[in-house]
Amino acid sequence: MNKKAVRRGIGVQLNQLENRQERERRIAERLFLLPEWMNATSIAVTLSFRNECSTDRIIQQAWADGKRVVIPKVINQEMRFFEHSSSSRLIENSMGIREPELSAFEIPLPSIDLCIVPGRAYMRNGYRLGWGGGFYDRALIDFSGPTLSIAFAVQVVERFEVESFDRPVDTIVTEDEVIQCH
Ligand SMILES: Nc1nc2c(c(=O)[nH]1)N(C=O)[C@@H](CNc1ccc(C(=O)N[C@@H](CCC(=O)O)C(=O)O)cc1)CN2
Ligand SMILES: Nc1ncnc2c1ncn2[C@@H]1O[C@H](COP(=O)(O)OP(=O)(O)OP(=O)(O)O)[C@@H](O)[C@H]1O
Repeated sequence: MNKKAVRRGIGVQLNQLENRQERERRIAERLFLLPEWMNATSIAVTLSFRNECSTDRIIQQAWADGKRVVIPKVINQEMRFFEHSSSSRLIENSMGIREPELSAFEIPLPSIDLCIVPGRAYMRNGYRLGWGGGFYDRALIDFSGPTLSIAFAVQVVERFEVESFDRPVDTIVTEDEVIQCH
């Protein structure tokens, strides 16, 4: 299936999801048991928007555990990461995603212990589809640490086209299972 059709289909399913909060709680609880999470003193994560799986609980737990949290900001078509604390001020960008202020402290992604990668659809081998910006495909080229995605089970699909620049994640955590991709 082509990428656009898969993104559209997943969008419909995410809007119809039942017991969303219960599913998000189960995803977070599975994540917190993983060594990649427990061993990380710093994590990169997005602030969820629209019908994405919420990352709020994950960020709260990271802070409670004393982990450093960094979040992305897209600047001139490039994604850069900035420290995110409970007192950080955020700005909504043109797409409605909350982003750090330019005055926030920048931290290069390669220095972070764990990258939590957003996505719309996944295959069990770790290949993913995002919103189509290619931002994570580019950012992950320089990142050698563990990569992990949180997703609802409906986002794990049988097949979509993979292109040469697509970068798979190592692990996918859903409400039903932890998928080790290779
Ligand atoms: N919460 C969150 N933050 C994130 C990402 C993400 O996937 N989720 N990103 C991950 O890279 C980056 C932002 N990337 C984005 C790229 C495009 C669109 C978007 O809204 N695109 C349009 C058109 C898409 C198309 O037609 O192909 C849309 O969906 O309406 C949103 C985010 C950085 N921050
Ligand atoms: N390493 C790269 N260098 C230059 N352009 C790239 C690279 N990787 C991806 N792109 C560009 O990004 C565009 C979007 O790619 P794709 O549809 O795979 O995005 P996505 O994986 O859905 O988005 P994201 O990674 O932001 O979640 C492609 O048209 C591609 O040309």
